[in-house]
Amino acid sequence: MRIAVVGAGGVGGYFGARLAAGGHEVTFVARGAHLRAVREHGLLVRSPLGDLRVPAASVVPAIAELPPVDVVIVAVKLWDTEDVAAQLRDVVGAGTRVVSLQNGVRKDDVLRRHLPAEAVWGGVCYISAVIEEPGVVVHRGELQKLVFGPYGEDSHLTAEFLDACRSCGIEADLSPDIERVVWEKFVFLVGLSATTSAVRQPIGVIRADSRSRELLHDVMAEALEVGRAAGVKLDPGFADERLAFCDTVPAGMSSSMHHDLTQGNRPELPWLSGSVVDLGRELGIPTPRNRTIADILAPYELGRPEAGS
Ligand SMILES: NC(=O)C1=CN([C@@H]2O[C@H](COP(=O)(O)OP(=O)(O)OC[C@H]3O[C@@H](n4cnc5c(N)ncnc54)[C@H](OP(=O)(O)O)[C@@H]3O)[C@@H](O)[C@H]2O)C=CC1
Ligand SMILES: CC(C)(CO)C(=O)C(=O)O
Repeated sequence: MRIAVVGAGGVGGYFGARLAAGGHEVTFVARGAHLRAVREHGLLVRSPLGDLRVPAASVVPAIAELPPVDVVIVAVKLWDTEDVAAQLRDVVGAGTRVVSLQNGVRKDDVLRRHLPAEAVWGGVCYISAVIEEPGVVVHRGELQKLVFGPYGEDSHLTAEFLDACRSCGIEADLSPDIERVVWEKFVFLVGLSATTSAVRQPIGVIRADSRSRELLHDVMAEALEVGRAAGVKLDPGFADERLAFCDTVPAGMSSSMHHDLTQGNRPELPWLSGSVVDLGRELGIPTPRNRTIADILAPYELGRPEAGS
């Protein structure tokens, strides 16, 4: 298949490199120091499932320079989505499909503001991967799964993309109810990211303490109620189920938002607990736990704050 990856970071770099290693024509869009390093040495992905190398020629500096493709994977941080969506308008042809593997529940609304609704598939991914240095992505652990699906009518491309992913060793699923899948990930991620970021500890510490454990549950329960109020068919017991799931994951598991905070990077807070608060306000659902998390972390919203500024 012909695939474009916009954002060659942890997520885009990993999944794109795996698809390229499987023989697909993958073109990455990158920028800044990462672009310069990839143009010089190619992209290196270090993974416990086998390292991957992408040739320098596979990267372009702008969306406008992409060749015609079947599928575009959007893997930039959430604050860049609007800009990327607007630029994609000239690149997305009649048959092209766009799938965002970003976190959050409002990303596809942003894409649909600029692109035809039928061009946008829903998607989520489960992985821990970061840019370790320009030109180098590190995949931590062996988890590397993606789930995607059309919001409306299906096309032959969904089966082709599923097959492309699976044949490259990516654990992939095609969902007939992608909105629910996106929300289910959101409920879990909001709990994981809010608590690991506020406590600055991985899940093992959070779940072992009765009060931070209750916080984890309540943060997820608020996100769940907001989703249900928005009309998503989420199981009423889903927060309890996810809390039980949290007991089964490795104690050292954390979130990309916790990682970003500890690195002094900008976190996706406004699109995680922040979105729960905003949507809760719109839908009349109280979200005090998420509001407190969003307020506590507010000084970090643009990255590590300067002391005394
Ligand atoms: N990392 C992870 O383990 C996981 C992340 N996610 C989600 O995936 C999404 C992507 O996260 P992640 O991979 O960590 O992000 P990264 O910051 O690692 O990668 C994003 C890359 O995209 C680049 N970029 C942004 N805008 C453009 C543009 N217009 N043109 C070219 N390049 C661009 C960024 O450059 P610059 O640095 O200059 O901004 C950066 O190199 C997020 O929504 C995140 O929540 C989901 C699951 C796990
Ligand atoms: C759920 C998890 C940890 C893994 O994909 C994630 O999406 C994130 O940290 O952003």
